[in-house]
Amino acid sequence: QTTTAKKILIVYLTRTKNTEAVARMIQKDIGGKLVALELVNPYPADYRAHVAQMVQENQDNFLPPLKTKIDSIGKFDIVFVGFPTWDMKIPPPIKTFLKQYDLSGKTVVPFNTNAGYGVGSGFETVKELCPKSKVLEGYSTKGGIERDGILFVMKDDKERQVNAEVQEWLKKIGLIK
Ligand SMILES: Cc1cc2nc3c(=O)[nH]c(=O)nc-3n(C[C@H](O)[C@H](O)[C@H](O)COP(=O)(O)O)c2cc1C
Repeated sequence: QTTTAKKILIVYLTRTKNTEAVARMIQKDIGGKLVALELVNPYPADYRAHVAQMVQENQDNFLPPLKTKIDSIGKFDIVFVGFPTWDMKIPPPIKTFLKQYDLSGKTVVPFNTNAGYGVGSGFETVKELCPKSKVLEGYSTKGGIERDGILFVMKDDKERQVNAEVQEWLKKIGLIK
């Protein structure tokens, strides 16, 4: 069975749209259904308030409920999971998604944007939460630095660079030719 015959889902969490831009590049290269994860209770617009809430959620191991519902996850063979680095970890809503949906037997492909400090423990956490999935090598790139007022960066040279890197990565992990 070729990749193109497989059913692909691209799930992502985004606040300032950098991770979403990468999700769209992946879709352009490989197809599939794009789904942005929305929360029942959205995070505060204020960055500091958002950081404080998220740190507390991590401490409490709280899983914020998702407003987004994915119908018949069972029909997908490959599930891309995209997220920004938050506090050098996976964001709590991604933990909700990975715990709520049964991805066993599927291929899971993580991707990430961050402020330049890397994915942190994010890809490792995906592996831990998907013990019965085949988790492929992830892709990570520098996105915005909201702390310094830098929001969306996936344009011009950066957009071209990430486009090329995403294609290389998808070839390397054997999902496109
Ligand atoms: C609440 C919060 C916490 C963050 N923590 C980190 C961090 O620990 N390390 C890092 O490199 N970037 C961190 N960032 C920056 C984001 O990972 C980066 O801006 C990313 O590109 C945002 O993706 P998005 O545009 O899809 O929301 C944080 C951003 C937010 C909003």
